[in-house]
Amino acid sequence: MAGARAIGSLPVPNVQELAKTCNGPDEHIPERYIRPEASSEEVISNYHGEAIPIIDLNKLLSPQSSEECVKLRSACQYWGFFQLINHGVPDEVIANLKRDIVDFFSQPLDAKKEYTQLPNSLEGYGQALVFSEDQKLDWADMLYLQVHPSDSRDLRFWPTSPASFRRSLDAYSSETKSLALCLFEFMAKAVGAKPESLLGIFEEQPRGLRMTYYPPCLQSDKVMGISPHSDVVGLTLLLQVNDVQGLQIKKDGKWLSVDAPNGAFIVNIGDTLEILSNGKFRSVEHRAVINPNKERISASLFHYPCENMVIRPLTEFVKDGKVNYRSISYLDFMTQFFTQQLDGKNRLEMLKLE
Ligand SMILES: O=C(O)CCC(=O)C(=O)O
Ligand SMILES: [Fe+2]
Repeated sequence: MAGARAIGSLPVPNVQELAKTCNGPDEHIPERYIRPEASSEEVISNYHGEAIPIIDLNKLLSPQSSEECVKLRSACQYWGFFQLINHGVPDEVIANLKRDIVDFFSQPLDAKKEYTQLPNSLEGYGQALVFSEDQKLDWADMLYLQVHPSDSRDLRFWPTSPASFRRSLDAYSSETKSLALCLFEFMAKAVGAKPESLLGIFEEQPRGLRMTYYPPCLQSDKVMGISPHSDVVGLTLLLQVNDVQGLQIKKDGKWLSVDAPNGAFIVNIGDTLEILSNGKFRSVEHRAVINPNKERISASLFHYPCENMVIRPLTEFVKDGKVNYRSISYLDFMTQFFTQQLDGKNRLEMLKLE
């Protein structure tokens, strides 16, 4: 993870294996995985009749794009999340990646263990964000890889089985390369800033792919797939790898379930982009819940800013002269994220100016 390479996670049990041993309705689940908040907070399936906005990239690219631009502005300002359709990434590239991710996680533990994270590194097979022995744990395993730039790839963690996995990862990385930059242009334009405002910052495009495996749990209301957090990065493109839903976003204090249909990306704004845009774009808290009967797999492609930058509101987004966030070096910001518990909103709140 750019800037966070020296930060690892404490080793914890493999959840896919653990789930096999406690798959009955009354089976004992280890205390560290029990999350009372999983069932105590209200979950809604729509927000005043609405789901997250659907943005059509073809429409944005067409000469009559103004209506879609208005939708994009509202998506960035009020939702922090949207579904992206007609995104131009070939179906075959996505299908190949999905197939190989599924095949990777379905192998026996020994085959996956070859790619286990090393101390002080987040890359590889294991967990993220485990800092203490008393911390509550998520009901998930992950494989995290830095995919771009290509010279940042650490091939020790790139599985050779399934045999086509490396090729699929490479194709996915190159086919998604220009997508975020294109979105950055439309997003800036949608709020009245120069379209190129964000391009310099993301031009090197450090990107990491987090593939997350959520085993089923018959007592799914007791465990949490991924704890509530906001993404620290600029932008995330989320792909639901199999057909099982589980993503929820915070909306007015309630958890709204988000569907990620086949063929669409779920795009979400991260903390870095909220600050750069002086709060015009929102980074929204989200979590993933567990299905009682079916495994779930997702793949989050994180877009990081350039490594040596200071994150601060860009003048293009501070038209009225009021700067809403303190500056912070990108490395400090990442270190805060990777060394604290998932308290995303507080981290951002701390930088807010009155
Ligand atoms: O699996 C999901 O739906 C969410 C994953 C996520 O939030 C993340 O990888 O940051
Ligand atoms: Fe996330």
